[in-house]
Amino acid sequence: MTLAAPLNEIGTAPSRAPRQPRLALLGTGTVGRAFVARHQRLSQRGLALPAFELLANSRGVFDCAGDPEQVLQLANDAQRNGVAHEIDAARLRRGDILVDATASDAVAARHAEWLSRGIRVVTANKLGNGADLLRAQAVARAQREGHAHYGDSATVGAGLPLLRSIRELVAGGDRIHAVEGVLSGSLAWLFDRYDGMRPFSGFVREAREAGYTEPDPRIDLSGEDVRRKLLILARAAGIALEAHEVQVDSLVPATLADAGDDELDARLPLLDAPLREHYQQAWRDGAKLRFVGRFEAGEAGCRASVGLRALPADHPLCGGSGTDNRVAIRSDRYCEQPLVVQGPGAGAEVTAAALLDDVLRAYAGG
Ligand SMILES: NC(=O)C1=CN([C@@H]2O[C@H](COP(=O)(O)OP(=O)(O)OC[C@H]3O[C@@H](n4cnc5c(N)ncnc54)[C@H](O)[C@@H]3O)[C@@H](O)[C@H]2O)C=CC1
Ligand SMILES: N[C@@H](CC=O)C(=O)O
Repeated sequence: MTLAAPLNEIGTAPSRAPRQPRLALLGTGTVGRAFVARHQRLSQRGLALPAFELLANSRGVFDCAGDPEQVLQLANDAQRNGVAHEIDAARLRRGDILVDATASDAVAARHAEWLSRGIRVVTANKLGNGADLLRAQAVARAQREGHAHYGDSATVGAGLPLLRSIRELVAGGDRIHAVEGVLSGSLAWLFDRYDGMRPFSGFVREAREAGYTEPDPRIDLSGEDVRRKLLILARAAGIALEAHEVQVDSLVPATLADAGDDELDARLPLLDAPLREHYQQAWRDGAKLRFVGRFEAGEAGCRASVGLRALPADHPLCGGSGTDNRVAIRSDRYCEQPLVVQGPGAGAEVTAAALLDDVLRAYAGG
């Protein structure tokens, strides 16, 4: 038996207004700040967007009843108490949208749990789909179980239509044979600028200031960031690639890898001599340096690698400038001529735009 809704005074069932999804933002750094600013700009232009319920960072969790830009300021000015606050799951309900703009493994480890509760997750953090295979599989399962949207377009190419293209090709019955390209915006920028004369470490500092690098630039320089992106792309192509199956050639010498956060800046010049040598060798050979990630899927399994390559100046991967990613996708359909996607692959603005696109998709999903 079903219970009829009580009738109101004019004899019609009272309309129960659907609960509006609310927005929770984790991470108020480079990307989080740009996200709040873009949210405000788009809202002022009349775009329907969910309102902020709370903002959180490693300093705490902040209610957001008023102006989110003021709360953001408050959150970033708050005293550190040494504890990385995680959002209390009870604060969010089914249908809410949680945006992960942190680089935190602990936060990414909770994506599946949130999704399984019907909370929609939008992320710039690559550690959900780009770390352990088991975690990525749990995220996929939780999306189905919780009927919740997982928006990860910011994780590769800062929103370039790369992941989307691969998923659409696969959905159309295509098989992805190989993906190869420049997948790091910061390393693209570094090798576009580096002239073999000024110290490489100075350019690294500039890239960090500009918001192109990860919070710890060694994640970029070691190839780890590209490994994560390659894993996300391969998994989107239906390939169960494990992190340890990607061969990664790091640019970071052991003495820099071992440095504590407080020593990092002082040790960056350890990059200078080896990078100068790479540059000079490439210059003598008439080549250009590009940091390339690739995977190739075949009968015998998938081979994947990440590292610095010296390429002929007219090589297709040498096109592009600034933070441009340039990626070639080969599939059944794009066999002889690859599908090539190129465009800015790092920076707070493009990343925030990709996050907002995913929020709008999740919001439109009801
Ligand atoms: N900068 C870029 O071009 C792009 C960045 N991304 C990703 O965006 C994410 C954020 O990057 P940035 O804004 O540059 O980092 P950031 O270091 O400027 O900000 C990180 C924020 O996360 C907060 N946080 C850390 N642990 C937390 C926790 N447990 N709970 C809540 N908040 C926590 C920090 O307090 C800080 O506010 C990273 O995962 C990065 O890979 C993705 C695409 C492009
Ligand atoms: N640090 C990353 C930012 C985007 O993911 C990069 O350099 O590409």
